[in-house]
Amino acid sequence: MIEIKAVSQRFEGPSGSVDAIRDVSLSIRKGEVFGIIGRSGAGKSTLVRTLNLLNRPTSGHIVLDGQDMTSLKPEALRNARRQIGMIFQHFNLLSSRTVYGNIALPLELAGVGKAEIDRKVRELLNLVDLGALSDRYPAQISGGQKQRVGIARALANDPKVLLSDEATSALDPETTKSILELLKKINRELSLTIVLITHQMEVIKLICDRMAVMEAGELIEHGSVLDIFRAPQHPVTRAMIGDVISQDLPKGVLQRVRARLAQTRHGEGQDHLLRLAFTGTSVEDPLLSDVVRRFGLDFNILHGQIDEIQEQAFGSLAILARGTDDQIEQAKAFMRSRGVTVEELNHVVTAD
Ligand SMILES: Nc1ncnc2c1ncn2[C@@H]1O[C@H](COP(=O)(O)OP(=O)(O)OP(=O)(O)O)[C@@H](O)[C@H]1O
Repeated sequence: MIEIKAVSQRFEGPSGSVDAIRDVSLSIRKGEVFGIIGRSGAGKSTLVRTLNLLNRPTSGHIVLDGQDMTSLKPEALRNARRQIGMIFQHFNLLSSRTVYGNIALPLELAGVGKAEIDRKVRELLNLVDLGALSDRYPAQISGGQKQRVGIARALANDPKVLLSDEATSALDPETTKSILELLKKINRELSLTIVLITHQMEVIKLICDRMAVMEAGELIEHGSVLDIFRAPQHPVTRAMIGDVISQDLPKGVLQRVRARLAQTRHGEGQDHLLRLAFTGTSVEDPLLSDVVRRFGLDFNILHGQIDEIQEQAFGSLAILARGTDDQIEQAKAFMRSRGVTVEELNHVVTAD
């Protein structure tokens, strides 16, 4: 569907050159929700601008549905870009136009007739559940409603792909959830491919099928969200998933955990922070009581949750386990033999 082929972007500045993205290759499949996550400066914005061809990469190709977008002349490119809808962090609505007028704009620019515009805008208003607000101006609606307008406008030209650039970053958690649910609904009902750029792992977890992680301009890991959550390979990905846990721990608990782990580091304690990830049937096994019985470990459960990722039950548990290095290693090996992914997270939360 979208092939990103060996794309690099170098910027020349007065103080030398910056490789904002380096040799990124990725295949995005038709009908999936694909998330690209990275920390600030990782190269996400540059990649988005390259994907929607606002920026021609220094080298490499973007191929959309078999068409090499990077080789198109400006006129052809303008038409081809209609296949890509885009939503933004700050919505980018025209304040002088109503909700209706904002959604109608891309259709007017494409020269669509008035009656057809009206039919299409009403259909989109229904889809994003904004029928009652069509005459309001952007200043008279909430952030979540503005993003719904943004989504409807992005869909006006029936794009093949919807690109979302930090579209929920300016919204509160509850509104974020409702916007992500709307995106998922659109993905299912219209079989629309969605590429979502974010710095929030929660966003990926909620709606993406597959994901890629960027760091310092490079693609460091990609795969199904479930696989990456179960067994992240790269330290940066591990830290990002660890971050989900540290954010979920109350501050006081986190401080106590840090203090206990520091003692372990200095050879004065036996506490280890473990993250266990279960899927499918292992969620139901009495695993922890088994571990305590077999290996004589002591543990505190710090945080636990069961989520659904790609419609599979996915449980994760953060535990502070106390035992000798041998006991901890044996327990880890045993849990792994029972299909549980075990990671030691000491390094993640010890950093202040
Ligand atoms: N036009 C430009 N000229 C020079 N350097 C640039 C330009 N655009 C981006 N960069 C550099 O490229 C790198 C990647 O930037 P980019 O904005 O793509 O990262 P990002 O992941 O989107 O970060 P953020 O989440 O903070 O927006 C950074 O080091 C940035 O300073």
